[in-house]
Amino acid sequence: MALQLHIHRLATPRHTLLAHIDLVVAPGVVHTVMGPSGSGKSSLLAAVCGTLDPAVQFEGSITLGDTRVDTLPTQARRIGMLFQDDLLFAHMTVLENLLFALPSGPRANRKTQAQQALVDVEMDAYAEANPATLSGGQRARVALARALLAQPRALLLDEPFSKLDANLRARMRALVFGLVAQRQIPALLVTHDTADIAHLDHLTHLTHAVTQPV
Ligand SMILES: Nc1ncnc2c1ncn2[C@@H]1O[C@H](COP(=O)(O)OP(=O)(O)OP(=O)(O)O)[C@@H](O)[C@H]1O
Repeated sequence: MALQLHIHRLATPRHTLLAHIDLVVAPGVVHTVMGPSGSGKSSLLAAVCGTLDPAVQFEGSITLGDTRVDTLPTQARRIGMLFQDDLLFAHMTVLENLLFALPSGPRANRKTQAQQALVDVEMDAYAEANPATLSGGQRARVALARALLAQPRALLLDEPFSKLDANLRARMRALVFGLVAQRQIPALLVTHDTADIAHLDHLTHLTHAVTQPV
């Protein structure tokens, strides 16, 4: 299903952070969002996943397929997120980190799903490893597996590969683009890396200085 954003305005009582964003991300497409620091990239993702500061007023609509999601609480939107900081728990194994993202259902089923998710990112050999012993690229793959595990209806990525070297970044990019296409979910990717742009028609550049007084 497609992700549709119609954002008339995102504003604090004093400033407009973003205005006039209209975009449709088709299933299987990674849409890239670029722009200078402070142009509103993270605020845009927060509006989509429902984690905006309560002081920020949202005017517009966000829909996934036929479902309007901007009126739903974060957990009901079923949107996967992957950030620069992978937030893996150090006191749990890789597999336990994934099981934690799947709280309901019989343990045997959850374990099978988690193991399959690790196969998808070629990390099944590390199921019992402690995340602290993994490389940055391996951790990024585990975080990706965890984000996809709950079968999200869309995926949001905020500079998730920026700490990796160029080689690993290219591998992660290929993995993410491949999985997004395979699962036919829409994805929004915030990045500073022009190599992340797959197609120019899938690019939004936030240029305007957003902290205009209201
Ligand atoms: N809750 C808030 N209250 C007031 N101003 C805010 C709030 N949230 C964000 N802003 C301001 O809105 C602007 C956009 O912030 P945002 O973090 O979305 O930008 P960004 O493009 O992601 O920047 P960066 O690339 O530096 O992460 C910034 O000027 C920020 O200070």
